[in-house]
Amino acid sequence: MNRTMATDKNVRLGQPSEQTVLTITTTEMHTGGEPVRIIESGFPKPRGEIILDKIHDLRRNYDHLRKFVILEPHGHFDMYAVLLVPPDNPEADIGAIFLHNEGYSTMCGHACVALGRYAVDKGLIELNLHQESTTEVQVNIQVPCGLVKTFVSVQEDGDVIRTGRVRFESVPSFVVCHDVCVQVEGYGDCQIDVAYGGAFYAFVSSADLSVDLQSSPIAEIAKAATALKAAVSSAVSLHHPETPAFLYGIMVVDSRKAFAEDGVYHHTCIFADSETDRSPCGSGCTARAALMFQRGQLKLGQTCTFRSGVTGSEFQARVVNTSRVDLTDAVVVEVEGQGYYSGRNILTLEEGDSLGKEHRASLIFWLVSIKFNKVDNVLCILSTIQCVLSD
Ligand SMILES: O=C(O)[C@H]1NCC[C@@H]1O
Repeated sequence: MNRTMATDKNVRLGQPSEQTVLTITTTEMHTGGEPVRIIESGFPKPRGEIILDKIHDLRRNYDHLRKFVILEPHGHFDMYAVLLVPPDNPEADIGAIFLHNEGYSTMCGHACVALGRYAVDKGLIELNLHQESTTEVQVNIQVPCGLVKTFVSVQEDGDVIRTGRVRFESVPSFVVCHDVCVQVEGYGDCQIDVAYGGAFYAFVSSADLSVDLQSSPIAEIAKAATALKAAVSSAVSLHHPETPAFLYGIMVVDSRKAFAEDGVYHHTCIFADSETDRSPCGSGCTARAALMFQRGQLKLGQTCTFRSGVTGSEFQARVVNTSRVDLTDAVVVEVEGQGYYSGRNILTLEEGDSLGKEHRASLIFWLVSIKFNKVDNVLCILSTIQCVLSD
């Protein structure tokens, strides 16, 4: 219908917003190439006294909104998002819940790097920049695994405060086990280490999975890591006194650079449901620093660099203190990186758009993936169909 017809018939052109039944606005950032979709409006406030209760409420009542924000057509399989919540820890400035393609994680370093900047830029914390020497602002973020202290570089540029790099001090991290042999279907025996850096990670050499971080297609690395994750999850029992204990990710360590002479260590992180981290993975780096410290490969205060096998982006990490988690020796690790703004979004759902609604898109993903992975995703397909039907 053109403008003349609309005028002649005394009707007006429909506005997209009139058909919209759901609107969620976001600020988009990324750290080392890994997305950080910060939800700003349109999402319900999860109920619960503590952050883990809030996650429980989200999982139970609003999981369709996680899928709406993360998966296609509004997001994609490797999307990552943050929902800010009021903290229940009096030391915290803000609280954050992390959303990914499978659910909710306990820790996310790349998101903390972005969030530190965001909190300062958005005025979410009170700034005390009166002393001329102020070059860093501290933002304490309560996340599901505990309190993460971020330190945001700030610079006065005329009357504007410019934020930049962020370092964060994570919760005490520790080694669960090392040099354990697990049998992985299709890949044979793999030697793994498991460590906690706010979330649990298993470390494996790329050679054990017969992949090359530089040349293997990422789908191949993700497939191998996913097979390993299943094997480790049933072989190694995990425990943490305060946070839910589950194997969150696999860190595939570049076997050609395991003992980096230049202080740069390469790895690729596959986490949640075969999701690929574009960044070096802040919590994975934290766990790896704990492992390296225990092995004597990293000294207290010594800085090393972790490089993502996916994008080449880097985080710096150092062990800044020793600590304990229950009776286990632990370390406090600091990780540093830079997050960037990449846009703003108004995500909408139009009336009658059943595909845009949520995870129907993931059903399509699995139907496509069956083509490549033969039938090993059959269970996932069935569970997705079940989710769709139960809506
Ligand atoms: O940087 C991190 O810690 C995160 N990146 C995606 C997976 C982890 O949560």
